[in-house]
Amino acid sequence: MPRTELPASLVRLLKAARKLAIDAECRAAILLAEIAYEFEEVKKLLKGIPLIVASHLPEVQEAVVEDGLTLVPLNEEPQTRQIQLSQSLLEAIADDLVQTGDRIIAVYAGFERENLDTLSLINLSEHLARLTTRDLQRLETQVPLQTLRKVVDLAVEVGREGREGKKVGTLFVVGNHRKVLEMSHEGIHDPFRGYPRKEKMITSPRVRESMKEIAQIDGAFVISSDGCVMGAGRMLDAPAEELTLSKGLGSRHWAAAAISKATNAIAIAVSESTGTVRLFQGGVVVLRIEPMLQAMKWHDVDTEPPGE
Ligand SMILES: Nc1ncnc2c1ncn2[C@@H]1O[C@H](COP(=O)(O)OP(=O)(O)OP(=O)(O)O)[C@@H](O)[C@H]1O
Repeated sequence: MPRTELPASLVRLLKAARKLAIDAECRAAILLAEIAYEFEEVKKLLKGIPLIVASHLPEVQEAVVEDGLTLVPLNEEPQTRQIQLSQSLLEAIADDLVQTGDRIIAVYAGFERENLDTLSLINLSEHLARLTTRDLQRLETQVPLQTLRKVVDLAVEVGREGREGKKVGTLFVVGNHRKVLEMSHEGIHDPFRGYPRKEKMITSPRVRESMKEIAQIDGAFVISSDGCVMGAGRMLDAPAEELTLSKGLGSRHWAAAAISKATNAIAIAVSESTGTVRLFQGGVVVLRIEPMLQAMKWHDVDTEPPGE
């Protein structure tokens, strides 16, 4: 496959990137590429710094794989470079290539459309907390953002706080609730059964408090798209076929992956052992949120950097 030689300006930028990465003890470098460069040259220039290349273009993706480098494939052409960078970082986290808490450098075309001219030093813990709203928007689900946000907030709280000093893991399945109920059975007696709809909305602080209490019990919460708790303590029966999950994830996470594959629902699993929250869609992890010491803050981004 034909490659584009690195322009002199990019060689300079990569040399500076390597120095900065060493100085700031970065875990990796992420390159957002829209051109099939001589990636082996890039690797040489960044010697010692693990390199991840992200791209939405098939010919660039092919070149990266051909050169034996780590690829983060992006789904589609993003609206702005900022969103593309956010997506790349979240995908890299979801693929376990980097972790929140890591520092990384990113090289991308910040000023011109294709010229790799910009270098950023990014601290992933801060970044992730700021990214989440946008990342939820990216999921393109039928579940409204407000509902998803409320459930993610609750999941993060359960993962961070546990209950009465004990760690707690749990599972929320949001959207497509009729099908989810069909593909599950009652584990424990459902404490929400019999209550009127308006007393089961997750917008209510009282309901969320009860959910935290019930989260200690086995099984999953089933939540409708508009945020009503349709079931609790449900055991999910979706088949765990043709799924691949990271090693170390147990039955709760398999059940989450399976139900998100069998239905259009988003499954949100809180790990009991680590407090990590994972969002599953279509059978795969689409977002991972590590427990953070400070409360997670939602940032709605009103302003965009200059478009392309
Ligand atoms: N099919 C299922 N439907 C609903 N909940 C399930 C299902 N399978 C397992 N669980 C829940 O997961 C718990 C067991 O979790 P296990 O340790 O096997 O999973 P895990 O993925 O390693 O999660 P963790 O990180 O929380 O330990 C059970 O107690 C139960 O509450």
